[in-house]
Parts: sequence; structure tokens; C-alpha cells
Amino acid sequence: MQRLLDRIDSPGHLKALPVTDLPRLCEEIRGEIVAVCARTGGHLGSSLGAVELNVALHYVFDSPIDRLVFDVGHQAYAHKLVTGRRDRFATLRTEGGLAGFPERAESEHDAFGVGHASTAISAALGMVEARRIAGGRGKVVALVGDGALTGGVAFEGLNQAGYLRRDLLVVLNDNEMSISPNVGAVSEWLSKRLASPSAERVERLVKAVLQDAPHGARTIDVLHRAVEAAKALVTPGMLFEALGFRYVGPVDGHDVGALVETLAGLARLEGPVLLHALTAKGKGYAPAEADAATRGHALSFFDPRTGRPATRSSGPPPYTDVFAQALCDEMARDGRVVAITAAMLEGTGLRRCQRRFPDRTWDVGIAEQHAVTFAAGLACEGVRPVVAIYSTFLQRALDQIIHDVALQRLPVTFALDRAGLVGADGKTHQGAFDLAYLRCVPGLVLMAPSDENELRHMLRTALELPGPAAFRFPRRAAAGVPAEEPRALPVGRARWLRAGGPRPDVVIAAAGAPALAALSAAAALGAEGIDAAVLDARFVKPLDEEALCDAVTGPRRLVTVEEGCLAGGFGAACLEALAARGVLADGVAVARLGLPDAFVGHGDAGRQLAALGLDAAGIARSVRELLGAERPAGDRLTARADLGRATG
Ligand SMILES: Cc1ncc(C[n+]2csc(CCOP(=O)(O)OP(=O)(O)O)c2C)c(N)n1
Ligand SMILES: CC(=O)[C@@H](O)[C@H](O)COP(=O)(O)O
Ligand SMILES: [Mg+2]
Repeated sequence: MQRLLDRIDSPGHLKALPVTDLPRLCEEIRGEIVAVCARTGGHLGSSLGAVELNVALHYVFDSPIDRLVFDVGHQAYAHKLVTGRRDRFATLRTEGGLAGFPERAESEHDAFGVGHASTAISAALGMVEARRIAGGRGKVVALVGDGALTGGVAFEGLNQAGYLRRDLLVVLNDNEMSISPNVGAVSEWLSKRLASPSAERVERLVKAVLQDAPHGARTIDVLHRAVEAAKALVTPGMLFEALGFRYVGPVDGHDVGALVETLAGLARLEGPVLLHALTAKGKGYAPAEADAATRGHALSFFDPRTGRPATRSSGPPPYTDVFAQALCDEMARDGRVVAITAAMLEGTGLRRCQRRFPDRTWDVGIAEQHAVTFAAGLACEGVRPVVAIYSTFLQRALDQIIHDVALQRLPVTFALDRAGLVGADGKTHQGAFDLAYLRCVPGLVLMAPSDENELRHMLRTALELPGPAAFRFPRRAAAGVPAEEPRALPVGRARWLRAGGPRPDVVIAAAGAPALAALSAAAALGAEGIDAAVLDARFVKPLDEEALCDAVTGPRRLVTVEEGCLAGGFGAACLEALAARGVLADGVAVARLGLPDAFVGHGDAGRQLAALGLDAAGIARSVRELLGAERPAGDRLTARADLGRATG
């Protein structure tokens, strides 16, 4: 029998199916998602849990005239499958293939590009207002998860939408999960586990009455039932109704027929409406349902029959594990050290800290801004907070870093995981900008470890500083060096990984993980008779200007390497230092290697680094080119921002 999915190239084909065929279509979509994710990795659980919602929304609404706006966008695989991308679906998250999230450039059905959480309501409301002004037609629908609702920006959107009273449909996909089980008072409210103050008052009154006088069983029963009835008056909808939304639900988010019927009714309503749908993360695929927080959220390659990872990696642990263990050790050593994550207990490794130190570890929800200001408050009282946030997500909290932490010189430590290229998540998730956006913050000490011992030392250094500090590390395995006891490093002092001879031909200065690639490059160059000294900067701020300038004065050739954007990053800091100390004017040739002024797309991070000339071979090539080039006169630079190919 031909699969229904094979007949669907556009939402129009989907609409042509009888409603009774939709459950079968949903099962076929599930099979496709599991089969493809097993080969490419991906956000399996979120997408499986939202299949019926995706299908019903496309069945009822008329994309792209009606706009479907996804929050995070990791639940949109079914949407991709029914909007003409079925034939390319097997390329999901691979280089040149479909992106893991909606992207406006990928399809006219991707109304809004996404990857970071909590944006859908604001974007959808913007579209509603734009259409009002410009006279466009069609409905705007935002599909938002309960986890995304823990982000303040989602409430900023609800706040304005409820006030403006425009036509906006918000579909709340509530699976009680963020990546880990969802946290927070709103999440509890949605689960109706919160008794209202009025219900509590009734309960107290009833208890008092029961204590005061003897009552028959029947009276007691009646009074108990009165209490339960008072509690039942507290519904999840009250929250949204107070914000000006009409609330509908909760409904079964897996009954596609009923969803179609409900959505068709809601499509005719005017004003802000919120449909509350209950779903299960990983729905329909047992391994994902059983282990929603890890296998159920996202997986790399796996065996579709068992859900187990296809390959088990041996070798050094990921930097994340080293960091989490180092932080646990610091928390054991010093009771003032606490840990904070914004909904990434698994991703940052802080689950380990939470297990050992539940009172000193907080998951604050998808609330990076709050996480930073919360840490500032803790630091005011003498506590030593470590805020572990991915480089890309910390972008959100820049003002909090500047205004709440740095301005007050508070000793908050920022541990930035996923710094550099992250691979399959692509443009929205690359840790490209942190060196640039943190380097400009006055008083913040900014470090980049070149191996796992350096990470341990930098954590210790940060915890002993009187003000704010940050260190960044990549999404990959550590170097595998024998473990050293953590120690505080001298602030602002670089270290030589390879000193070179009395007068080396070139200095390679690197920030963080690329230092080891630079070392390999230097070894290869050495075999060719080129003497390259390798400086591990350790500190991007304060930069060891003296070591750098002294070293460069002899060879007058410098190659800088960083896995971050060239604009405003480590190489830029080196140029500034050379210029400030008059070394540039002496005619120094500088090649800066890093990420270009473009958004780097999804693909294999290792291959992308090679394409960008940031692996050992690429660094060696740049050195050869620099040595082959004529020495520039005066202060001319050879800035190699153009090396490699931007995939974005
Ligand atoms: C600003 C930001 N912080 C963190 C994340 C990481 N993240 C991606 S999905 C997710 C959980 C989202 O939960 P929910 O919206 O309920 O969707 P579900 O996965 O449950 O379908 C988190 C924390 C993110 N994408 N954006
Ligand atoms: C959608 C999202 O933001 C996260 O699920 C992210 O994809 C996790 O990335 P890691 O796999 O690097 O933890
Ligand atoms: Mg959820």
C-alpha cells in the first residue's frame, strides 16, 4: 500500500486527505522522523511529541498565508515533511542539507527563523500588527512549548498581546518537560498543582470548624468535597485569562481528529486565544518516551530498534564532563560555591552537581537573563556563583552581565560551554561571538583553556578573583592530558607551549582549544625547517601584551588563532596591543585566523574547522603563506579574515 506521506508535497495535499486518514499519516511521519534521526541525529522527542499538532495546524490553517510560528523550532520536523521537504528530509542537519530548525531562507512555510527559545509569541504578534498596518490577511499562530514559557520574553509577548487584544492564536504544547522535567511556578500552575490562596483559606476554615466541634461523617464528607470543589476552580486557564487571552483546554494533543475540530473552531474566534494541548515527549517511540530528558530530547546517531547510541566513544571525556566534575570538586572544597543553569542540567553537566549538592544547584528555567542577575544577587551576599550557560544562549544576558555584574564588580563566574563551532545545530547555536561580546566588558577577566587542566585551573582562578570572570570551552572531547591539581593562574600571563629558537620565524598565538592545533602545526613546520613559537594566551583579557609584543618584535610575523568571530575577538585584541605599543608601526605581518563575518551553517564541526583553515594543516598553511609573502612596510596588515569558506 502506498504511504500517505509519499503523496504529500505541500500542505494542499495534506488538506485533501479525509480527517480519518490523519492518524495513519501521523504514524508514518513518526516512522520517518525516527529513521532519519537515527542517521543524522536530531531533536527526536520534541518533534515526535508534536506530530499531531503540526499536522492539525497545517490541516486547518493555510500556510503560508496563515503564519505558523514555531518556538525553538526543534518540534517542526513534521512541518518540514508536509511542506515540500520530504525528499530532502534525509539530509536533515547535515552540511548543505535541511536545517534542524525553521529558516526563512529554506521555505516560504518557515514564517520565522528560530533555534533559541521563547521568541514565537513576540514574533507572531509582530506579524499580526504588521498585517493590520499593511493590510495583509490570514491568521497568525504561535506554537510554544511549556519549557519556552519559562523564558521571560514569552511573557513579554503575552503581556502585549493580551493588552492589544488582536487576533493571535497561541498553541501551548505542554509535555511537562523542558529538556529536563520543566521547572518553576508557572509549570506547576499549568499542572494545576498549585492551590490558590482562596482555596487554602477555605481549607483552613474547614479544618478549624472540624476541630471545634464533633461532626457526623456526612458533614465531614460534604466539607471535604467543598474544599476540593474550591480547588477545582483554580484552572491553568486563569493565568492566561488574567492576561487577556481566551483559554481553551486542556485538550489531548495526540488526538489529531479532535485537534482539527478544535482548531477549526478557534480559527473563527477573534482576539487573543490560547489553546492548551497536553502531549508526551517522544510520543510513539518507546526509548524516547521512557527517557524523555536525554534520549527523548535530542540524540546523535542511534540504533532505531533500541534507541541506543550507534557508537560508543572511547578516549578523553568531553570538556563538559571535565567542567562538571571540576565544579563539583570546587563545591565540595568551598561551601560558598554554587551552580546555576538555565534549563541545561544535562547539556552543561550540572546534573552531576545537582545530585551531589541539591541545595546549591539551581535550574532556573530558560531564563538566562534571570540566571545572571540571580547570580549577581547571590554574589552580593558573599556566595560564589558559577553560571554555566552555552556561549550562544548567554548572548541574551549581555546587559545583565554588564549592568548587574560587571558594573558592581561582583565575583560571578561564567562557564561558557559550546564555545566555537557546534556542528549540526548550525547558525543559531554556534558559539561564535562570546570573545567579542565579553572582551569589551570592563573589569571582566576572560579566559580560554587549551586543555582540560587549563579548564580546572581557570575555574579555580575565577573563584579566587574579587570580580567577574568567564572561561569558554568547546563542544568536543578534551585533550586527554594527565590530570593536574587545580591551581590559580597568574592573571594576564600567557604560557609558551613551544618557545622556538632564539629568533623564531613566526609566532603563533592562540586562544583556547586551537592552541593544540597550533602546536601540531608548529611541529609540522619544524620538520620543514620553519621555526614557529606557540603562545597559549590563556587570558584574552587582560591580554599578556608584554609577552606578545616581546615575542613578535624579533620575527615580526604573527599568526593569531581563535575559534570565534574575528571581529572584536582575540586576534583583534592582539592587533590593538601591538598598535598600542608601537610594534605594528615596526612593520609586523599579522594573519588572523578565526570565524568569518558570516553565520556558519550546520555541518560537521571538524570538517568546517578544516574548511576555515583552523585545523593544524590550515594553520601551517597560513604560516607558510605569511612567510612567503613579502614583509609589509609600515603598519600594513595581512589580516586573513577571508581564509576558508563560510558555510552560512
Ligand atoms: C534561549 C535558549 N535557552 C536554552 C535553549 C535550549 N533548549 C532547547 S529546547 C529546550 C526545552 C524547550 O522545552 P519546550 O519549549 O517545552 O519544548 P519541548 O522540548 O518540551 O517540546 C531548551 C532548554 C534554547 N534553545 N534557547
Ligand atoms: C534546541 C536546543 O537548543 C538544544 O536542544 C540544543 O540543540 C542542545 O545542544 P547540545 O546537543 O549541544 O546540548
Ligand atoms: Mg515541553
